[in-house]
Amino acid sequence: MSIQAFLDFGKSLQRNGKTFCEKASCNFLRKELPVRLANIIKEIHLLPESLICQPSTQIVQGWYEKSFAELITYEQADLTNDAIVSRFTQDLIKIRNRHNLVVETMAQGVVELSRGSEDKRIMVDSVTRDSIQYFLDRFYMMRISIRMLINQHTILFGGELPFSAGHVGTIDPECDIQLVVEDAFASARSLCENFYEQSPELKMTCINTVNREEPLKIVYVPSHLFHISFELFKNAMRATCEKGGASLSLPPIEVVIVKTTEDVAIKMSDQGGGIPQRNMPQLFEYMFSTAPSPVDAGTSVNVVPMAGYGYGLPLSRLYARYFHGDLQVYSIHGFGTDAVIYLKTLSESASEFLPVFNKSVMKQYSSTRTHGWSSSKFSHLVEWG
Ligand SMILES: N#Cc1c[nH]c2ncccc12
Repeated sequence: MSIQAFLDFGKSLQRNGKTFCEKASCNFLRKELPVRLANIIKEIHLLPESLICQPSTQIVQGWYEKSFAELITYEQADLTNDAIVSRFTQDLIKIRNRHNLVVETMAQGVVELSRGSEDKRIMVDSVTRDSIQYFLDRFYMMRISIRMLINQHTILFGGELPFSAGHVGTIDPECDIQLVVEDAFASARSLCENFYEQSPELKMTCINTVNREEPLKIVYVPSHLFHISFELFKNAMRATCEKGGASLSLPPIEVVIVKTTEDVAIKMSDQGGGIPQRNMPQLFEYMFSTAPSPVDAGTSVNVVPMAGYGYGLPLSRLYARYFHGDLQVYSIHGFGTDAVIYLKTLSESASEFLPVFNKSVMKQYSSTRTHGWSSSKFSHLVEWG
């Protein structure tokens, strides 16, 4: 699906009526969702045994198998029966809620796997680490897509409130990029003030090369952009405050937003001291992100505001990539870091970027790790839709 397709379907309610559209949506989802769940379940079976056998991984696997079993009961259901269609919508809400803690629970599975060694990167061999990185990127991207499909249906037909008036499900046809980014900054700043008792200012520049006087708006999911921006601002503020110490004046976080006919780019620049180049690959590594500190040993995955990078960056990159955007982080050690969010300007170009499940995926779970620019590092890119 593209964002435009989601939008067109939502807008067709006025033309075709809610009942007709709910049945059409139900008919699509009762086929599409089991396919996406089945692909995830089959890929979980390809995981290293050392991760599959972990108690938390078993819990997640059980949630997916139960949800799949529930959805396929609708495969031949009579959708002319309003009660069945209504029950389907309620079951979707139940399934979505069942999966609310998948990220934390899967992260706990990774912690259970790597628990006990001082340096997580030694105890878990490189092939296992690569397999887990490859799997989790695909697994969480599919989860984002499944929740998007469910949310669109339950907001349009399940009586759940849209985020705001004028929205079509979770989509804002006129998403004001500047406002969402400013909102995320304010939320991160509040967290920063509570933690560091100080916070950097925001210096924002907006350039609309398409319509110079117009606000920078695109068709997008505001909650996705907020999630990404909030995470990046937290990291930038943490670096700025920790470098600045108790100094009275912190350097501002500078944001430049540019909209062209092709892309929207949102660059966030801080003077937080930057990241050594040797550490850059770890920014997006799930294994490194969940390397438990001593205080975490034996406990659940700690999510401490402003601490570590956690899963925030890898997940934020998936949200950006979900509608064919991206997230890149560039850093100059000793000075600061630029994080750039790229989004598609045209909703027709913003189609779901989903993992493809085929035989060559198997290779990724058994390929040996090569050093340097291994082809396998990018082979998964050919395994995405
Ligand atoms: N994302 C992000 C970051 C933005 N600034 C940073 N400084 C140190 C480490 C990570 C970051």
